[in-house]
Parts: sequence; structure tokens; C-alpha cells
Amino acid sequence: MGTFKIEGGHQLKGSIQPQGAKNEALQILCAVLLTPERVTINNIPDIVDVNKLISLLKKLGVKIEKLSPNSYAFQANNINLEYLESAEFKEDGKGLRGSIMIVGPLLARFGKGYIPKPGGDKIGRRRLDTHFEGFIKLGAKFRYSKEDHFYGVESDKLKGTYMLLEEASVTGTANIVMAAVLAEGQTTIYNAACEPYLQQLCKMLNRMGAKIGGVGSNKLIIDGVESLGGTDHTMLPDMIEIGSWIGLAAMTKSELTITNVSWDDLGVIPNVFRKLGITVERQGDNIHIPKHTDGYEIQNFIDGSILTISDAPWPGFTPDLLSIILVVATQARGSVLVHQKMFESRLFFVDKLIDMGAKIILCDPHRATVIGHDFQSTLKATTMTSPDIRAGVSLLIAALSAKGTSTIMNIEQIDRGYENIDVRLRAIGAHIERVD
Ligand SMILES: CC(=O)N[C@H]1[C@@H](OP(=O)(O)OP(=O)(O)OC[C@H]2O[C@@H](n3ccc(=O)[nH]c3=O)[C@H](O)[C@@H]2O)O[C@H](CO)[C@@H](O)[C@@H]1O
Ligand SMILES: C=C(OP(=O)(O)O)C(=O)O
Repeated sequence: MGTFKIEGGHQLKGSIQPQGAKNEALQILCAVLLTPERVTINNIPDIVDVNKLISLLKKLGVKIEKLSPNSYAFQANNINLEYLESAEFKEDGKGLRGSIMIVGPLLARFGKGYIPKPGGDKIGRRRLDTHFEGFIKLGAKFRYSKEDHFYGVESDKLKGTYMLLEEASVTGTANIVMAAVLAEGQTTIYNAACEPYLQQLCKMLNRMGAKIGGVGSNKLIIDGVESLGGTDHTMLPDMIEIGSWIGLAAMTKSELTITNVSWDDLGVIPNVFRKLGITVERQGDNIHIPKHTDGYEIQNFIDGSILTISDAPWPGFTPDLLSIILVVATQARGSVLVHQKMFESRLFFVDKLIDMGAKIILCDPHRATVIGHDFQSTLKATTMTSPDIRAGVSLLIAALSAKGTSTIMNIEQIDRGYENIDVRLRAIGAHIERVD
């Protein structure tokens, strides 16, 4: 179990380039299974979850060529379907959440897709109904083995249809889209997730020859095609990383420039941080966070009542940034209610922040009230364990702002989604060491 030692209380300065987006990468990598032709992908983040998926694709028989540290070429022209029945696959598939998205492409192109219950963050129930209900609507037969939590879908030929998703599941929509592009006839997916990463997937598939209309909306209309070809694709910067660096800058009273953020794809993210009183300046395609010497003040609602920040499917605020919002609020002037609607076990990490001296009341598993210190009192260094990827980074931000040396254990959780985080933070002046 890896550990970070962090000496807090140092101001940071400089610029930081966000990595390619983790959650886009997981979709895009699965899409290479849809064609026997070569697909080149750029700006792939070098992080544990993505590397696990690349290794899984390799075992499936995909030819993989590393072109540069963050670019790869993939060619799925000789797929080894026997791997899907192996004990090894049952272990590999469990290793991350994104592996679920190999099912749609395999089902569409080879008539069968299997997956053990996927891994990922332990942040509450993470059901897969949307995925499989979609495949069943397209005509697939579904089976599930309760003993080993193994899912399977099979079909000779998928048939396009109309479907109204029960919820706008991100990976669910991606999975169904990747199945429907090779189905016979037209598929309409209503209540589709429509975040930028899904738009990127749809644009990539269209470049490969798919016919997907409505991209960016919650109604996708897909005319199935016989086959898809190769393409080149470049991942967007990771918006969750971008939000993490905004929070880091404010809480450590540092001046930071976050470069090449693809501002137009950030949705409400900059504004939500502004509601906490943080100055988020647009400079071309960069974000500049000036030094918050006098702290930052949480806005109230127009009627004077306490601000609530909650998550919602895109274009709402992403749940993955609520843990960051929560930690940044601990040093704001004022109070905020953080309401995590999607996941029921994602706020428990606040106990660690309370240990560090933060004023937080966990109202119930979904809601926490934060009363900011306005830097009148600094958080105290402590030893903690990272429970999930975003809580891990939130604790890291807390440690960088705290007095003294903190220890964060189980940093594999952070490495799942943040590339070389210690090296990049040291480059802007953070005192952080990786201890094995
Ligand atoms: C690999 C990947 O891409 N992971 C992301 C993906 O996970 P993932 O695709 O697994 O998440 P889903 O979008 O399926 O749903 C997440 C949770 O939110 C609930 N839900 C979802 C939609 C909805 O309209 N109402 C609702 O309550 C679901 O019941 C579920 O518990 O999307 C999540 C939601 O943005 C992010 O937190 C994850 O980082
Ligand atoms: C919840 C997350 O990831 P995953 O879906 O891969 O567990 C996340 O990226 O915050």
C-alpha cells in the first residue's frame, strides 16, 4: 500500500496542464473493439485504471503499439474471444469500472459480450440495469450468474429500436451507443447521458462511419451500419482534474494557471466554484486562479438562504467534483450544504476532515453542511487512508493546506485517476513525497 507524506502550508505557484480525461479514455478505448482497422488515440492519461483497460484489451487480442508516452495505436483484427471465458478475465474485468464498456462493442461485432461485476470506486450501489436493459431492448439474450457475479449478453443480430433510459447513466449510454451503431435499423436513445466525453465518443464513432444524430442532446438517433473503419482521436483534458486544481489553488491561497482546459466543455464547473467565492478567470483557453489573499466568501441564494451545491446528470454539476467542493468550503467564509444525490457512500470521508478540525455536519449519507473557517484556523495534519479517488484528492488538498506533515495511505486510489500527481504537484512547489 503506497503512501504520500505531505508537508502542508506552502503556497504553490505556476502552471499545470491537465491530463487527458480518465472517463473519456475508458469509453474511447472500448470503442477500438468495434473495427478491425487501426485506431490511433492521443492524450491517453498514464493512470492505473486506463492501463488496466489497455492490458485487458491486449489479452483480448487487440494489437497495441505505443507511439509516444500518451499516444497509442490499436487494431482489433484478431480478437481472442476465449479469453472472455477464462478465470483470468474474471479477475481482470473486476479491476475497474470502465471494463463494463467492452460489452456493447463485443456484443455488436461478435454477438456476445461478458463481464464480471466491474470494480471502480466503492461509493454506494452502482447498478448496471440501464446497460443490460438497453442490450435486451436491442434483442440480446441476458444471463447473470449470481454465484460469481458474471454478466453475459448474446445475440445473432441486434435490431434497432426506441428506448427511454430509466436514468441517464454515463457508461450505460456509451455501452448502448456502441452496440447500436452496428445494429440493424434505427435506434433512438432518449434520456441519454450527454456529457462532453459521450459527445467525444459519438464524434469518434461518426468519424469511423457510424451515423449518430443528436450528439450533445439527451436524444440520440442512431442508424446502424454494417461495419466501422479506423480513425484518429484526441482526448479532452480531464474536467475533474481541472476542478481539483481550482480547489487546490484557492485552499492553499496560491496563484495557479491551469492550461488548455477546453473551456467550452466545462459546463457549469467554473460557475460552481465561483459560488464558493473563488475567482476563476478565463485567459484564452487557460484558467487563471489569482492568489486569494483575503480568502473567499460563499454566496447565498438570492433570497438570502444558505447555498446548496448538488450533483445532477450533465449539464448539471458532476458528482465527481462534490468531494473537492466540500473540502474547499472548509476554509471559505460562510456555509454551504453539499448534497450528493447520486451516490450514497461518498461523503463518509468527511470524518477525516472533521479530525483535521474542519467544521462539518454529516446530516445523512447524502448531505453535509460545511461551516467555513475563513482561514482563522488551519486544518491540522493527520494520518488518513484514501477511500476513493476523489475523496483521496480532497484529502490531499486538505493536507497541502494543513499545518504540519500529513500521511495519506492507500494512494493507489489516487493513482487510479491522476497521472504522476506527486511529480506534477512538486513542480508547482508542493512538498509531497511518495513513500512505498
Ligand atoms: C468510468 C466512468 O465514466 N465513471 C463515471 C460514470 O460512472 P457510471 O456510468 O458508473 O455512473 P452512472 O451514470 O451509471 O450513475 C451513477 C449513479 O448515479 C445514479 N444516477 C445516475 C443518473 C441519473 O439520472 N440519476 C441517478 O441517480 C445511478 O443510480 C448511479 O448510482 O458516471 C458517474 C456519474 O457522473 C461518475 O461519477 C463516474 O465517475
Ligand atoms: C467514480 C469515479 O470513477 P469510477 O467510475 O471509475 O469508479 C470517478 O472518476 O470519480
